Amino acid sequence: MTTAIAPTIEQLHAEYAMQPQSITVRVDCPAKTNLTLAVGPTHAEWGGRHALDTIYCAVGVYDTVTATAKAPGTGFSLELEGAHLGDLASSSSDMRRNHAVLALFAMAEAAGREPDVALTITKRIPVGAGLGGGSADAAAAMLAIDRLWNLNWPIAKLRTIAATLGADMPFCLTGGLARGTGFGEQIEDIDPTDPLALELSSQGFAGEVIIGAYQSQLSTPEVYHTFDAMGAGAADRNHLQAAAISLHPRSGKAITAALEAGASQAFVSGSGPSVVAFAPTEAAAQHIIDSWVLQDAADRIIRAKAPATPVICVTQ
Ligand SMILES: C[C@@](CO)(OP(=O)(O)O)[C@H](O)COP(=O)(O)OP(=O)(O)OC[C@H]1O[C@@H](n2ccc(N)nc2=O)[C@H](O)[C@@H]1O
Ligand SMILES: Nc1ncnc2c1ncn2[C@@H]1O[C@H](COP(=O)(O)OP(=O)(O)O)[C@@H](O)[C@H]1O
Repeated sequence: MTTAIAPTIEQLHAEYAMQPQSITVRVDCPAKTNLTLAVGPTHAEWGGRHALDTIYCAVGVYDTVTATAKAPGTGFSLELEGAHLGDLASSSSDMRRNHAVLALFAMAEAAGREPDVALTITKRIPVGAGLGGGSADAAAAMLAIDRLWNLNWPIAKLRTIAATLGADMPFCLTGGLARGTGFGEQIEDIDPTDPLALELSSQGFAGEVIIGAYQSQLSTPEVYHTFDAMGAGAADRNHLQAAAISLHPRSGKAITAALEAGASQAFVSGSGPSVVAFAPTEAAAQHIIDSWVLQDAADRIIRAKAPATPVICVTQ
């Protein structure tokens, strides 16, 4: 006969200490824009992608990604929330193709682990907008999983994995201000005291950022194809700007309106259609917003600070 003996409080404490602690890692990852974007020739070894020389700048509109461990063998889950989900809200959107989930799979493969992780994404970055929202979510997922699994991998290793997923993703891991070369994946961080950062600031890439966003999205490959056919505008520091405006003329209208209202710089963000305007003063910011509203030049207006960086927070 066996007699069940209730564990002592010390035994319970010892058992609890042996259990893996269930933590949630939350990462707020900012959007990106390109202060300059020079597009060169395509390269077969990069899957037909173009050579780039760009200055990335992370902009303080944040998506939030959380990661929590699931029971072994149960696989991943993904929950998406937010008022502006774009094509992610469509019933045909496959969550296994979501950039954050692809990042989870890539981390699991590199770590030799199963992807038993519950992910949630709260989207605030407009989707398909040239603001790198999918890349931000992938980068956030990588940073969260690195912490959840106690990997503590160096950023260079995370960047190498991110580069297998997309051109913008290595930058989004760290944000701030950086030069991107190769197909956009080779990152050199730019310190705020670097002469290049000061030069950009003196050229008007300073002050508050006002983003004009749209209900409609642009496809990045389509914008690059249009650029291949028509080239860049003569004075454009974003070589994709003319292509994006040809596909989405309201972006051009928003740039003109912002410059007339006192923006020190206004341009299409990456492949568009969003427009980013730098406002040197509070009065200029208000003029830009009023002008966009009056002229119906944007569907959604967001104010933000730049450069921004990802924020990681761990809770038990
Ligand atoms: C244009 C930029 C500017 O930062 O971003 P968005 O403004 O769209 O966010 C980037 O070059 C996009 O980055 P990302 O969206 O991560 O690109 P990827 O997933 O690697 O590639 C998507 C597609 O864009 C085109 N592409 C991308 C990068 C590159 N250097 N040359 C290209 O031609 C290719 O058609 C490719 O199939
Ligand atoms: N987590 C995600 N957030 C945004 N878009 C995503 C995500 N995962 C996949 N996508 C897809 O990536 C495409 C590009 O979206 P996004 O990264 O926001 O734009 P862009 O490449 O213009 O910066 C969209 O059509 C969207 O369906």
